[in-house]
Amino acid sequence: MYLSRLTVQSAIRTGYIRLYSQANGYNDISTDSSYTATADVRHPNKNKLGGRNFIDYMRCTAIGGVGGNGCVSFFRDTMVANGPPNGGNGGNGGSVWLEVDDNETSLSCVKRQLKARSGGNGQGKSMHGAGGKDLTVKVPKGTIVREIIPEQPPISRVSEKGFLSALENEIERDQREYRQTKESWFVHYPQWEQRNDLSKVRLPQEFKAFKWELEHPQSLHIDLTKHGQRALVARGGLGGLGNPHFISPTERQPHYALRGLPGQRRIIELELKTIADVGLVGMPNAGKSTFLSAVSNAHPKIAPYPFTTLNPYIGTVDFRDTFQLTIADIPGLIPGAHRNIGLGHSFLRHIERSRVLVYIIDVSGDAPWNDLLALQQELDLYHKGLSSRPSLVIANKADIAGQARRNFEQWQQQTSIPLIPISAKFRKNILKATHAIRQLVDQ
Ligand SMILES: Nc1nc2c(ncn2[C@@H]2O[C@H](COP(=O)(O)OP(=O)(O)OP(=O)(O)O)[C@@H](O)[C@H]2O)c(=O)[nH]1
Ligand SMILES: [Mg+2]
Repeated sequence: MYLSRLTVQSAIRTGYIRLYSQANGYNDISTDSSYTATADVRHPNKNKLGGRNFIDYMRCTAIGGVGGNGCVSFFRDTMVANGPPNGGNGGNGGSVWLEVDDNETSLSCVKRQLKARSGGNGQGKSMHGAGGKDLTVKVPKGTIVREIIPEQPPISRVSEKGFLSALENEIERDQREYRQTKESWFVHYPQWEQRNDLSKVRLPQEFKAFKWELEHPQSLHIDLTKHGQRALVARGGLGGLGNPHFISPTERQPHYALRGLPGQRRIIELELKTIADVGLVGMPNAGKSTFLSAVSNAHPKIAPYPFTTLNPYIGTVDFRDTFQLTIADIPGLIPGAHRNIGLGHSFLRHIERSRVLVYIIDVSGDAPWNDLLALQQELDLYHKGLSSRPSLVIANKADIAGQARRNFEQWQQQTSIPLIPISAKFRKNILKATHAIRQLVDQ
C-alpha cells in the first residue's frame, strides 16, 4: 500500500485517517512492509501536529530585571539651604527562576521571552526603590536546562610588524572605552554633568563582581528532576547606590549616584525528557494506550487507527502495598523512524530515562517477532544500547482466536525474552503483567 506524504499528513492532522484506513484495511499499516518502504511521512514540526500544544523542546531568552537607579538628592528645610545628601538606593531587579511542578506535563506554558520585573528607582528623603519581583516559571519534571552560548566576536589580529604600536593603540582604546562606560554608570544632578569629576570615584566591590559575572557567565546545565526544585537562570541586576554612598573627606556633597545594572541575559534551551520507571514501546495500533489505561489512572485516547497517540502520557500504577510505578506511553514507532518516517523518533527521549522497557506487540499479526526486532533496531539507532535495558514483551490481543495462539506458541519456543500474553481490551492477565514489570523495576 502506498501512502503519499501529503495524504497521510493531512489525514492524521484532520482525523480523516480513520475513514481512509477503514476503507483500506488500517490494521495492515503497522505490519505491511511496503508501507514502511514507500511511505515518506515527515512531520516538520510534530509539536504542531493536529493543533496540539505539547512541546518538549524549546529555546527561550531569560532576562533578569534591571536594577533601579540610585538617587541624587539633598536634605532641604526652611532653615537648611544646603543639607547633607539623602538620595535613596535603587531596588534590585527581579531574577528568573524555573521551578518543577508535578502538575505540568509540557513546556507549552513557557514563553519565548522570560523577563523579570525591574527594580524601582531610589528617591529623595532616603527612600530606597522597591525590589523587582522575581519571575518563576513552572516546568515539568525531567526538564533539562542548557545555555546556548552565542558565538564570540573574532579576536582582533595584530600584525607582527607594527606589534608594539598596535598594542599601544589597543590599550589606549580600551582605556577610553572604560572611561566612557564608567561615565555611563552614573546619574548626575541636573546641570552637573560637566562639573562632576568621576575619575577618582571608586566603584563598590560588589558592583565590580557583578559586572565581571555578567561579562564572564558560567555556562548552565541543570537537570530538574524533583518536585519543587528551583534553578536560577538569569539574575536580576543590582540596584544603584544613592549619593550618600559617595561621601568622602574630599567630597562632602556628591552630585552623582550610581545607576542600576542590567540583569543577566541568557539564551537557554529546555528539553523535556520525561522521567518514568517504565517506557512502553510498540508499533502503532499495538494497544499501548489500551494497556496503559487498563493498568493505570491515565486515560490516553484509544482508537483503531495508527498514530492515535501523538504525545507521551504518563500513568501511575498503584499496587496494594502502596508501591507505585510510573509508565510512559509514547507514539508508535515504525521501521525507518530514525529517518523521520512516521512521527520520527524524537519522542523516544521520553523513554530514554526509563529503567525498564516494555514492548507491546500485537501477537495476532503476521510474524510478531519481526516487530520486536524492528523496534529494538530503531531504539538502538536512536541511542546505542537502549534496547539492552531490562525488558519484557507483552503479547497483546491474545483474545483474537486462532492466529494469536499459534503465533504465541511458536514465538515462545524460539525466544528467551519473557513473553506475557494478555488482552488489554478485555483486561485479561493484566495483574500478571504488572507484577512482572514490578519485578523488573525492583531488580
Ligand atoms: N481485540 C483486541 N483489540 C485490542 C486490544 N488492545 C487494543 N486493542 C484495539 O487496538 C486498537 C488500537 O489500540 P491503541 O491502544 O490505541 O493502540 P496504540 O498502540 O496506543 O496505538 P498508537 O497510539 O496509534 O500508537 C484499538 O481499537 C483497541 O481497541 C486487545 O487486547 N484485543
Ligand atoms: Mg496510543
